[in-house]
Amino acid sequence: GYYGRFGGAYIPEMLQANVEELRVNYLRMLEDPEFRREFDLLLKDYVGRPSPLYYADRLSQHYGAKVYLKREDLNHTGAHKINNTIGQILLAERLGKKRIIAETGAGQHGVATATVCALKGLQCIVYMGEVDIERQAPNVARMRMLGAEVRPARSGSRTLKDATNEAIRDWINNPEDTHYIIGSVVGPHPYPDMVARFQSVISEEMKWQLAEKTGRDYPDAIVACVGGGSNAAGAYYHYLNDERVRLIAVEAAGLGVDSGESAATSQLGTEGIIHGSRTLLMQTEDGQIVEPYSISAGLDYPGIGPLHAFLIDAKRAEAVSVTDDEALAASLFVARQEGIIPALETAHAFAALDHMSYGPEDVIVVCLSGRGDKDLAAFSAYLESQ
Ligand SMILES: Cc1ncc(COP(=O)(O)O)c(/C=N/[C@H](C(=O)O)[C@@H](O)C(C)C)c1O
Repeated sequence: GYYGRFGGAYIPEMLQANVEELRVNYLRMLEDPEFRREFDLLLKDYVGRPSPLYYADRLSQHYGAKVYLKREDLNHTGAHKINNTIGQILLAERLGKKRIIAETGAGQHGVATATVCALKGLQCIVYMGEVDIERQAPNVARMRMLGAEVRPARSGSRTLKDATNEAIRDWINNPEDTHYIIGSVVGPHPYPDMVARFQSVISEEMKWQLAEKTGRDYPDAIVACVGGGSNAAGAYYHYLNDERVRLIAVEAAGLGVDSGESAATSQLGTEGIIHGSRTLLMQTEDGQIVEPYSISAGLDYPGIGPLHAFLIDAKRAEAVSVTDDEALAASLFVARQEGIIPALETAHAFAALDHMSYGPEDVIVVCLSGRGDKDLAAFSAYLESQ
């Protein structure tokens, strides 16, 4: 469970049994033919995979490269999060768990968790920061409609970090019957590896789609936003060791990396433990977590997955950060160039195209992690300000 010196499982005594049960069983279960059959069938007939790899003609003309969009926004529930929750709900069933808990910030993971719990008839409790409950109200309504109980996290800054702490506290108090579906490639081993494996369907499809459309099964660059890093992990997965492919990790600079209001963890973070994993995190000298900031709830996370800490530290991935304003402008640009309204998180990936250098023959894949329906209030405010 290590990515170089990053990763591992630094967890309280009380959680050892649960995490151990997962660690011992997940690989065998993931490779079980019956598991794979059900996983593949649900991704096809329920999620609607394969997600299209769309050649964005007007964006390509604008940027002077061949820009392809991997349409995770077209999945059922509107984002990549469902790839992971389908996998984890099948695991939870096989582990005999009846009660599911999750944390959410943007609400996409919460909706994806509530969705698979309804699909399988399991109890669902989603912890969400009170701040995020306000700014992602449409997703709260969707979770409730799907039968989930949304529990506001009132501790600390009342955002994602606090929701995650409350979910961990719940798991410690309900070890026997509960599975915790973590929404990104974060947390104690085996979560980062398990979530990356479930999300790897993204680059598995990219390989044959690129071969069909461009004559080669690899791109010159893959651009993905990174909160915890699960959509990026999935888009990178089958190219991690292929040095012909540049891996661009786009973080949220918020009001600016040096503004004190940022979530650019790979630039502002230092090595430490967060949510059971050794990685980079925004912390004070005495190890207190610094409150991050981003206009996008999905990137408003003070840590980063250990895989990404490793890739950036090893210079295999290039970290780029993009401000709120650049992300808002990119949302508008993509909507009016291609008729696709991206999630604010995804908009950061698009904005990074302005920070990159590439040639006219370069094939660039942007992982379009989610649709922007949940962000229409932020977009309306932005349009008013124009
Ligand atoms: C549309 C969309 N795109 C990207 C992200 C960032 O999550 P990663 O792909 O795991 O870096 C997110 C993250 N959303 C999570 C959520 O919906 O709860 C996030 O807020 C937390 C799980 C961290 C997202 O919704």
